[in-house]
Amino acid sequence: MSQQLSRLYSISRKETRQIIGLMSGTSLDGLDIALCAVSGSGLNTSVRLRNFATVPYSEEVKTRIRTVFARKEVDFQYLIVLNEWIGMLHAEMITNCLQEWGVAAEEVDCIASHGQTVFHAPAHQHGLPDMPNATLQIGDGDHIAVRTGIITLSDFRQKHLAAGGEGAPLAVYGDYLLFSKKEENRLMLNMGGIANFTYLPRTLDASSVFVTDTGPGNTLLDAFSQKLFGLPYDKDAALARAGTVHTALLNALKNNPFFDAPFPKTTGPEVFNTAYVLKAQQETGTREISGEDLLATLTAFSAETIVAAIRQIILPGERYSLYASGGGMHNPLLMAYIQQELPEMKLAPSDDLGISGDAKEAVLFAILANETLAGEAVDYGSREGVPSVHMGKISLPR
Ligand SMILES: Nc1ncnc2c1ncn2[C@@H]1O[C@H](COP(=O)(O)OP(=O)(O)OP(=O)(O)O)[C@@H](O)[C@H]1O
Ligand SMILES: CC(=O)N[C@H]1[C@@H]2OC[C@@H](O2)[C@@H](O)[C@@H]1O[C@H](C)C(=O)O
Repeated sequence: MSQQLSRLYSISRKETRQIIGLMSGTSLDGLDIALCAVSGSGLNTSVRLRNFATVPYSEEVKTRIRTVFARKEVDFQYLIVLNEWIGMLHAEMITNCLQEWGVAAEEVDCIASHGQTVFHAPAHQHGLPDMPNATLQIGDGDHIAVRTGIITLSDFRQKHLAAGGEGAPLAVYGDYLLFSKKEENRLMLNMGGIANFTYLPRTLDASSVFVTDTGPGNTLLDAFSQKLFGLPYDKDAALARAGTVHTALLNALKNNPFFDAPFPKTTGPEVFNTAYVLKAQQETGTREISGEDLLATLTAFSAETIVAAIRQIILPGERYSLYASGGGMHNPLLMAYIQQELPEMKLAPSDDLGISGDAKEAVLFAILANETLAGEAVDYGSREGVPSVHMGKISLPR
């Protein structure tokens, strides 16, 4: 057996694996790096978050990514070059973090790299007849493996697509393994650029777990904070709090077939972007409203569509706990809105379950890699959007 394969084999047999989970989402705020000690697999998985950092993207990095991000037409050569460059950039960010944390690369068993989503195109969104669901994450895994010297698993979403899914959300797999609790129905709500939630039944029945996107989380708030106020985001909802919700505009924003489509479903800034909002403003004669009013309305838009999606799946007579993660959990107005509209369940941060809401998505990719390396296949039954597959392509350092 080659040395590298034998290393992979021995990693898969370890009791505890040291795995770096990476996530860089649609907010383009930076790269989340979570060094996790993962023990066991399947429902016996336990994880200890050893170190976590969000390495911010510089304005230059953001500008480069925005050149291709969620755009139907791009400079193809630039996209190809970015694929390599982001792999190199992420490798450098990991190496710097390890140095800062005093952790040697040899201590780390593998990296689980999500990559940078540049375009998400489920069939319901691209509308091309007889063409499959598609999504593209860039930042090549071989570059990360070679530059860090650490085995890297990457490009997790393609297997999900190959098995009939939309390539997202993948959170369900880690949520189920880490956060399921007997006799407690749990809803794990993540509010990143786009919001999604996982349903974890109190029966622990894998074939009943469920996940879906709900629509925008922070993506529109960030876009208009930037456009109107030159700010990366509406910190602590200071701007939205100073505004008033415009009901006609809110209703126009909610008037999109995505919200009527059955679960599970996914979306992205390819649909929910500034042009989408400007069109709704045009239709409702609200082009002249203040920036604060617009942000108040967009906050209500995110909150109401999240609540409406959750309301669709809850059953009368059942009790649910709701746990929040992602940057949106730091938005007090968004959180208060959701809690107010769902008074029957307590909204708490996922931190209460032992994993920081900021680190959760990166940790979940570490869990996906752990399952690929060591997991007995969990049978998720035939639930749409949750195929029973192991994900990630393996890049060896040499
Ligand atoms: N104090 C705060 N007040 C308001 N919003 C905040 C605050 N802190 C973070 N956010 C929001 O969280 C965003 C970052 O969220 P997060 O890191 O979860 O996004 P992401 O990982 O890119 O998302 P995705 O889940 O779509 O991949 C910021 O852009 C901002 O909108
Ligand atoms: C294509 C893509 O990158 N989708 C992200 C995005 O950010 C939130 C939401 O939209 C979710 O569907 C997904 O990420 C999380 C990590 C997921 O797959 O669960």
